[in-house]
Amino acid sequence: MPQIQLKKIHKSFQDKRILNDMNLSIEEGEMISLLGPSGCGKTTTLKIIAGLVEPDQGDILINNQSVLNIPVEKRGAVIVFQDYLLFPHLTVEGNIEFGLKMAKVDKKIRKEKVKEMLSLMELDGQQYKYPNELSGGQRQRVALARALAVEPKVLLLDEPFSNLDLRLRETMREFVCSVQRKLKITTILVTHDKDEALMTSDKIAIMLEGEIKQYGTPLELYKKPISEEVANFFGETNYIIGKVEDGIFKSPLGNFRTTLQNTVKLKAMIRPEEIEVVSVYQETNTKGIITRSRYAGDRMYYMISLKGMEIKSISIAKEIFDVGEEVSLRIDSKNMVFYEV
Ligand SMILES: Nc1ncnc2c1ncn2[C@@H]1O[C@H](COP(=O)(O)OP(=O)(O)OP(=O)(O)O)[C@@H](O)[C@H]1O
Repeated sequence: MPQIQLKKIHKSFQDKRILNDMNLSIEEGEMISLLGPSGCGKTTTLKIIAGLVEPDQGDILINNQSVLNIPVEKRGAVIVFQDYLLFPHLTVEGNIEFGLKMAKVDKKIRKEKVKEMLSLMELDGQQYKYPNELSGGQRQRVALARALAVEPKVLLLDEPFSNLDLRLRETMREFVCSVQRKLKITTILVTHDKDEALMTSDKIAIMLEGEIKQYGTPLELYKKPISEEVANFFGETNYIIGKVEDGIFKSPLGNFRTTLQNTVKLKAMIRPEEIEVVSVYQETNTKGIITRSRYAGDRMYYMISLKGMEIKSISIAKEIFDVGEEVSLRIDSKNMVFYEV
């Protein structure tokens, strides 16, 4: 039984539909990402789970019980916002124990919890500082400590790394993942960064225009996107039109064995990194001419012209080919995803 279930959630603001029949199930202890472009309704979804926004229709179940009528402080879901919203006039300790004080938790237990959180978040010795005396990463860890101090069932993270510089973002991402695994707390991370979603999550829900278009493991979403819009959101693509005849996909890229039924027209999607550029002397069933070549240290970015098409490839920079050179392309049809035209 999933720990969190969103069932047929609808939400509009001033007649503008933000969430449209949204369904989502999250298992206990999972870390999932809600991934989508700005404005697609990710934050609204978190707020609905936390109880800060009411849906127009639909239900939210936590541990199989509807929480629609349960107030924010009793739902067991806390949000950590992008800008952390720490109380500037309270010390680190004051911030961390805030929720416990509101819940009238005994002082001795509060102090113990603060100590535990300071240690978990590697903030030992920082308890008497004020937020403006902390670094960005420390502020974020205080915000997390404050959220986790009340022992929520669900942790909701709204773009938690977007205010941090690139290096700190990576460190904090690892840190949050390790805390999540240690506590095994069900976590929903909102992000518009596909790499972040791929690297941190057990599952990713891709949200476009207020709907979840696909929900699955990072590997499923990247390798087997169910539609072109999901494929495009997830990275670079090549599309090739062809047809299937007697178990062969016939296309300008060559003929590839497939288990698909005969079709007059079919579109294959293949990621640039699944197209390997090799020497023209190597036998493959596709050849082309390099029209652009970019060196990126460990990788090469190529554009290859063949039969009036431009194909993108990202290859390991073992052998480097120049513009104008004829090359062979090595493609495995296992890595093609087919869509109806
Ligand atoms: N209280 C509100 N009143 C009116 N419109 C709102 C309200 N909250 C959100 N919206 C609108 O709903 C849409 C979705 O907002 P939301 O914050 O959920 O998107 P998001 O996917 O989290 O985007 P971002 O990544 O930019 O935060 C936006 O167009 C936003 O302007």
